[in-house]
Amino acid sequence: MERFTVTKALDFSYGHRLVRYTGKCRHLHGHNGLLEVVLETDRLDERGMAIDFSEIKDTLGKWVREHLDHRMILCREDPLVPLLEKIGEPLYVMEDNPTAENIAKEVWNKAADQGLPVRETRLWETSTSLASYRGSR
Ligand SMILES: Nc1nc2c(c(=O)[nH]1)N=C([C@H](O)[C@H](O)COP(=O)(O)OP(=O)(O)OP(=O)(O)O)CN2
Ligand SMILES: [Zn+2]
Repeated sequence: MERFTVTKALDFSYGHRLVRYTGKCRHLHGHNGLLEVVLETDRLDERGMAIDFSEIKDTLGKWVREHLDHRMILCREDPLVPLLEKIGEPLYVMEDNPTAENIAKEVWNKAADQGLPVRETRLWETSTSLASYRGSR
């Protein structure tokens, strides 16, 4: 069977800190992250596309802009969550620690929820650190 993939890069800025972690990333800090979203199909549409790059930007990219970009991404167990909520800081609260792996997983699940044929999500947290996730649905 033929397989086609398209990969869309989506960039966003975020702050976070890791709980249950003893390194420097236990403190608040920020990243200019680069997401790579890999979609896979076994056929092209009448335009010769697996999926239009613009469609990915308009669906998943919109979700990333509205929910992750310029937000503090924190784990629900982080004691900062109620404090920052109280002063109205924009947060994205995750059930898991906001590592690059778990953020990649969060985006994969959102892409699948949106009906996109997602194969893999990758998050470059820095220019030297990459985590990826492949789920199954
Ligand atoms: N497997 C993971 N390890 C680490 C994560 C992560 O999400 N998954 N996150 C962090 C920190 O949040 C932060 O991203 C630091 O990453 P690091 O690559 O150590 O950043 P540096 O700028 O110090 O990288 P160098 O290029 O090596 O200077 C930590 N670990
Ligand atoms: Zn970090």
